[in-house]
Formats: sequence, C-alpha cells, structure tokens
Amino acid sequence: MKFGVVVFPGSNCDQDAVDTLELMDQEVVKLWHKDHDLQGCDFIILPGGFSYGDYLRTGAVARFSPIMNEVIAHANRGGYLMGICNGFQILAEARLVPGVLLQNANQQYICKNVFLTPQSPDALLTAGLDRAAYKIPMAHGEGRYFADADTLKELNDNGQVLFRYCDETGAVTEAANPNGSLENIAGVTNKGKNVFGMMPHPERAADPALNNTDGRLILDQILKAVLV
Ligand SMILES: NC(=O)CC[C@H](N)C(=O)O
Repeated sequence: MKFGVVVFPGSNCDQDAVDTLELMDQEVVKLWHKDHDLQGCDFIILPGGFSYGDYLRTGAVARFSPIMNEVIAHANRGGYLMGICNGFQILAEARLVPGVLLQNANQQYICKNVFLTPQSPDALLTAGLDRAAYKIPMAHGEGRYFADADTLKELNDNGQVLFRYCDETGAVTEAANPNGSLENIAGVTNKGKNVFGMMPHPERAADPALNNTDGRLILDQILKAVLV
C-alpha cells in the first residue's frame, strides 16, 4: 500500500504523518497541493496544521487547492482518504464527510490529551479496536463537531460515527467533551466508509519515544484491514 500525505501552505503535521508511516514500514510520499498527480497512492492523508493560515474558515481555502480535484475523484472512486484535524476540516469543507467543525465552545485553542472510544464496528479505522478508551492528543481551535438533526440521525443509524470523546473508562460524558462537539463526536466517516475524518492526532501518539502509542494502535487498523 502506498500512502500520500498532501502538503498545503500552512500544513504542520505532514512530517509527523510521514514519520509515523515510515515507522510502520509503509511506502509514503508527500504530495504538493499544486500538483495534479496522486503518484499512484492508494491511501491519501490530509494532515493537520493551519492551511492558508485558517483564514475565512479552517479548511475553506485548502478545499480549493488544485490537488483536491484529484483527491475528490479518488474518494468518489472509493479510494481511501483520511483527514486529521485540519485535514478533517478540509474534508468537511469539501463535503466529503458530513457535518462541520465550529469554533470550540470555550473559544480557546485547546492542546491536551483526550480519550476516545471507538464506535463504528465496520469502519476500517475502528473495526478491530477492542479497548474502551484510547489516549490521543488534540490541538485545535475549531473542532466542535456539528451537524443538523437529520444528518446526525443518519450518522448514528449508518454507524458513521468513528470516535466519541470519553473519560479514561470509555464513558461518554459531558465532562469528557473538550470542545462542545455534538454527542461528543470526535471523528466520522462518509457513507461509503472510505473517507475518515478525526480531530485528535493519532500520528502524534505512535512513536514509543513519546511514551504513548495508542495512536499507533488506531493507525495499525488501516494496515490490518487493507492488507488482508
Ligand atoms: N492541529 C491542527 O491541525 C490545527 C487545526 C486548526 N487549524 C485549528 O486550530 O482548528
């Protein structure tokens, strides 16, 4: 499997994603946002950061970067695509996943470890996750997930919620919701379950040197599911 990590002006987690994938012994290339070629990649990652300085709305400008035409076509063909943090914001702006990311409820940038509980039993990213809670770092100012009532119902009915914020026991409580996201939603997938968006950063919790490899457990699901 060949991974491609798209670099937008203002991306700052692209190298973290590359380092993590290399740690996982995967072939990975960076894709410049002005290019038109996905270089034969099977799995595209839109990394975290502040694309275009977060001007207008987070992800609103990057969504129109030239390479997004190819990224959208790849997703529409059923190709795998994952957005992490700013990448999730870009996916939402491109309407590749349902819902939007609003400013955090406390109007502050929040950078801390949070716990996530996997929800979707048949989505690539969460299918094999058997722990009640995974400790993953978050770092964003606009991560409050919102969707209208019909969309929310559809997400729940179709098993499209990937993760909810929870406490360390896996309990989904108001107190464990860091940013005011609707129903504690931290990540969602599209109807086809080939496009994944999540606000917290699994790639920042993958290197044993950092004393937390819970993110690696999540990213390993990609390989387990795809390499069988
Ligand atoms: N870590 C990131 O990707 C930052 C996300 C985004 N620019 C925000 O602050 O909301």
